Formats: sequence, C-alpha cells, structure tokens
Amino acid sequence: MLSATGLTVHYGSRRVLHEVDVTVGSGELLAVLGANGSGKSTMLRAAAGLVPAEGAVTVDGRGRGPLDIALVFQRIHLVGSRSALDNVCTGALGRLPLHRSLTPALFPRALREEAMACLERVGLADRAHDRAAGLSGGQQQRVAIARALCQRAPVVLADEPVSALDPAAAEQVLDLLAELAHAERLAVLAVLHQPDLARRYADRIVGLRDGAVVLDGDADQPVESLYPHPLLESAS
Ligand SMILES: Nc1ncnc2c1ncn2[C@@H]1O[C@H](COP(=O)(O)OP(=O)(O)OP(=O)(O)O)[C@@H](O)[C@H]1O
Repeated sequence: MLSATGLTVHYGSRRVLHEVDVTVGSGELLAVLGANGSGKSTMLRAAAGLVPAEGAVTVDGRGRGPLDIALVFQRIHLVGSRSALDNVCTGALGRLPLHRSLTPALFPRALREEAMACLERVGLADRAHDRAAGLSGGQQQRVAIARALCQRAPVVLADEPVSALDPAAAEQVLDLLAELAHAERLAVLAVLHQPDLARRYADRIVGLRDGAVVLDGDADQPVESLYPHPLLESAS
C-alpha cells in the first residue's frame, strides 16, 4: 500500500501541489485524472521521490525505500538496441552487485529466468530476444511493465502509460495493469487522460484541480467537472 499525506511541491516560489493526500491499496488500480497542468505528474513524481516535496510517503507502513516504487512512463525509455529480455533484467539492477549490473552478459541465470517469467506475464515471452526498438509501442510499454515487475516493487506508478498508444493497445496495457494490481496485489497508480478508460479499468479515481484533490471515489463517479469546456464557453 502506498500512502502519501500532505504532499506539497513548490517550483521556485510557486506552489503547484497543495497538501495532497492519496492512498493506493495493495491490489488496487487507482486512476488519477485532471486537466492539463492540474498537477498529476507532479503528484506522481513527489510520491516517487523524484521532486523535492513536503509531506510523508509510506509503503506498506514503512518509509519509502529506493526499490519500493517502480515507474512506467509515457515515453518508454527502453534501450532500443538491447533485447526485450535484457531490458526487463535491468529492473533488478538495484538489487544486483555492481559488477554484475554493468554488463548484460553477466546477468545471473536466475535473473534471466525471472525476467522471462515477467515477459510471459505480459504476454511477450515469444519476443524476448527481439531488439526492443523492433517492437510496437504497445509491446514496448508491456516490456516496460515487465521490467517494473522484475524490480519486485510493491508499488507501480505509471505516468500517462497509454497516451502514446492506439486505442486497442491502450486497452491491452490498462487491462494488464488492472490484472497485475489484482492478481499480484500491487498498488498501481496510473495518471490518465482518458476518463472512459479510467472508468472501465480503475477501481477508484482521484481527481486533481489546480494542484489539489477535488474528487476521490468509485470509478463510476462523474468526473466532467475536472475539465474545462472551452468550446461550450466560447459558444455561449
Ligand atoms: N519543472 C517544472 N518547473 C516549473 N513548473 C513546472 C515544472 N513542472 C511542472 N510545472 C508546473 O506545475 C504545474 C503542474 O504541472 P504537471 O505537469 O504536474 O501537471 P499535469 O496535470 O501532469 O499536466 P499534463 O496533463 O499537461 O501533463 C503546471 O502549472 C506546470 O506548469
């Protein structure tokens, strides 16, 4: 379980996140929605420790450790010239001795087997030895999720994981994230730009406006108030 309380972030003198409280239970997929600039990415980055923030973050009731949170981004950040399997192995770098982490050839056999199991989990075992750059966007995002699994982190934070994908690939990736949350008891938080996908796949939705939480509830709650309607306004 991820629990963040009082998360507050300043960029320079500007406060862009205002005492945000958010929890994600183990076995839960939480979608974070909000208009552009509402603070979704900042909240995710603060929860992950990627930007300086006031407030407290715990994972399973303890202080957040360096390996507790796995990250999945819109821009997928695989090493394109390496195989899908090597990329998944890098999820475990944080727990390997340095001399074994510098050269993929030295990845221990047990790790390669674990990475293969992670690729099987995301339905890509048959592409394990393909160069990552040769996979489709949706497949690359599934490799990134397998890499997160290989990190063995109890929390996965995904920042717009489907924004660059076509509708079918987006559904496949969200289905996978929901399935992993439920079956592996991971706490998964996904920042999304598609309310319809959030409604269909998330267990709960948190909505941000101007850096503050304004909605937190079931996935079927109305979320339209999060978004400005410039076309309607300009027509009136
Ligand atoms: N590195 C930065 N330096 C200064 N201001 C920033 C920085 N990153 C974000 N901001 C500002 O913080 C506010 C929140 O931005 P953030 O990227 O968290 O919003 P978001 O909801 O994720 O937006 P989007 O949906 O467009 O990705 C915005 O006003 C943005 O301009």
